[in-house]
Order: sequence, then structure tokens, then C-alpha cells
Amino acid sequence: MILELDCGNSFIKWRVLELSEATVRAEGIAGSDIALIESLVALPGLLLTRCRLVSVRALEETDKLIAALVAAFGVAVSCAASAQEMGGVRNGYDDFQRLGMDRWLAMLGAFKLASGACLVLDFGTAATADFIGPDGGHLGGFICPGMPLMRNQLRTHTRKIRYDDAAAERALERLSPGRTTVEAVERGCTLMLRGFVLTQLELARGYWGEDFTVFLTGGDADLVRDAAPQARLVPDLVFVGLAMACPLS
Ligand SMILES: Nc1ncnc2c1ncn2[C@@H]1O[C@H](COP(=O)(O)OP(=O)(O)O)[C@@H](O)[C@H]1O
Ligand SMILES: CC(C)(COP(=O)(O)O)[C@@H](O)C(=O)NCCC(=O)O
Ligand SMILES: [K+]
Repeated sequence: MILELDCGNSFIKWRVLELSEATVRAEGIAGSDIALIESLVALPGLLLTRCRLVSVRALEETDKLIAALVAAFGVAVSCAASAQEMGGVRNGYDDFQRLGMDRWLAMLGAFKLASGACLVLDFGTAATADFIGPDGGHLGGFICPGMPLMRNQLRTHTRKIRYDDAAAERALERLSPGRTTVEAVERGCTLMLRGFVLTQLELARGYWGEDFTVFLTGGDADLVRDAAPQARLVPDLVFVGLAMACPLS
């Protein structure tokens, strides 16, 4: 069995594939290294042979996680590394190593699935947009605060915005103007993200007319789905790219 990990700034997304790579045997989201290992240890019949991971975390943090995986399961771990070109996609950054690895892998996955121009929108801790032309050339992208950062900035830097996660979830059942603080903040930030999506779509149309595929991914992709009804929601887009960057043969 193969363990795949996508270590974002807030959560570790994980899944276990059968060796054939065709079947997802188990998957989840963990808030810490320890929680991840606990979830894996609890899986009946787990027999890991390989592990591949992508991380946007600090090198020391990632190394610590790798050491914990080796200690717990005795697996060899391969880590996705930056590249100037892969899978027909050419990294557009001035310094290719500076581009976030999650963005790079999502782009590889998107270009593989679309075989043409694409706009990749990822809603995690940060919200990111990346533009890949029909020839695989990466035009570059944008980075903004995502939903967790926007709401936490408001909660941290104002005196009177305080509410819990359950209230936040209820507030998003509608997007009419809020009549409570939690509604006003949660709906306001959601509309900011939707505005971000609409702007990226406009830019993409400027480049490619209607001839491009939009991909939505990341834990908060559902929040903006209505703003891009034409988009393909691919929650495991980073994992599609991870398999390309870390083949196990
Ligand atoms: N099961 C879940 N557990 C935790 N967060 C989730 C879950 N499903 C969706 N989310 C949302 O995903 C967001 C984090 O997205 P994610 O793509 O994991 O971020 P990152 O890659 O930056 O760690 C959170 O703001 C949360 O609202
Ligand atoms: C932009 C990001 C913070 C997104 O991280 P995430 O929200 O997925 O946790 C990450 O891709 C990153 O640290 N990138 C390096 C900077 C860059 O891409 O220019
Ligand atoms: K991510």
C-alpha cells in the first residue's frame, strides 16, 4: 500500500492507495503529525510499502514528519521536488524553486486532465490562482489570504468579533446581508473569495476566450463553487500531480 500526504499550512491531507494505485483504500485530514499517525495506526490491515509527500511547510517540520513516518511504519518516503519543467508544464516563476509545491503539483494535475489551457484555483489557508497556457507555459499566478486567514485576522485584530466554529457553519447557509456579527463576517469573506474567482475568470477569458478549463481544489473550494459553475471540482488535484512528480516504479 502507498501512503500519500499533502502537507498544507493548516492540515495534512492523506490517503492510502492499493499498490496498483487504482483504489483509494482510506483517506482523511489530520491537524497534526501525531493525529495523522494515530489515524493510520488505527486502520485495520495497513501494510505500507511506500510513501510520497508534498509539503509547503518548513524543511525542519517536514523532516520531523518524515522521521516519524519512518519510525512508525518503516517506509521509504519520497518528497516531491521543484522542477523547471514536468508533464509538459513549464514553471513560470523567475526562480522556479520559489513556487509553492502544492501549486506546482496542482498545475501538473490540471494540465494532465485538461490537455489544454487551464486556470487552477486552490482555496486553503491561502487562496491561489495559476494560469497555464495551451502549450503548458505557466503565466504565473496570484496569492491571497484564504478563508481561515481572513476570518482569523478579523477575530484577532478587532475587539468585538468573536464567535465559534459552529456559528460560522450555520452563518453560511445563506449569503444575504448578515444580521449578526458571525453572519456578516462569514458571508463577507465568502463574497471576497467569490470576487477573487470572478476576477480570475475574467483574466483567463482575456487570454484564451472560452477555450480553457477551470479547476477548483482545496478544503474551501465548495464556498466558491457557485461563482464558477463551469469549473471542475477536483479535491485530489494535488495528488494527481504528486503521482507524476514521484512515480514509484
Ligand atoms: N474535514 C475537514 N477538516 C478540516 N477542514 C476542512 C475539512 N473540510 C473542509 N475544510 C476546510 O478546509 C480549509 C483548509 O483547506 P486546506 O486545503 O486543507 O488548507 P491547507 O492546504 O492550507 O492546509 C479549512 O478552512 C476548512 O474550512
Ligand atoms: C501560497 C501557499 C502559501 C499556499 O499554501 P496553502 O494555502 O495550500 O497551505 C504555498 O503554496 C506557498 O507557501 N508558496 C510559496 C510562495 C509562492 O508560491 O510564491
Ligand atoms: K494546499
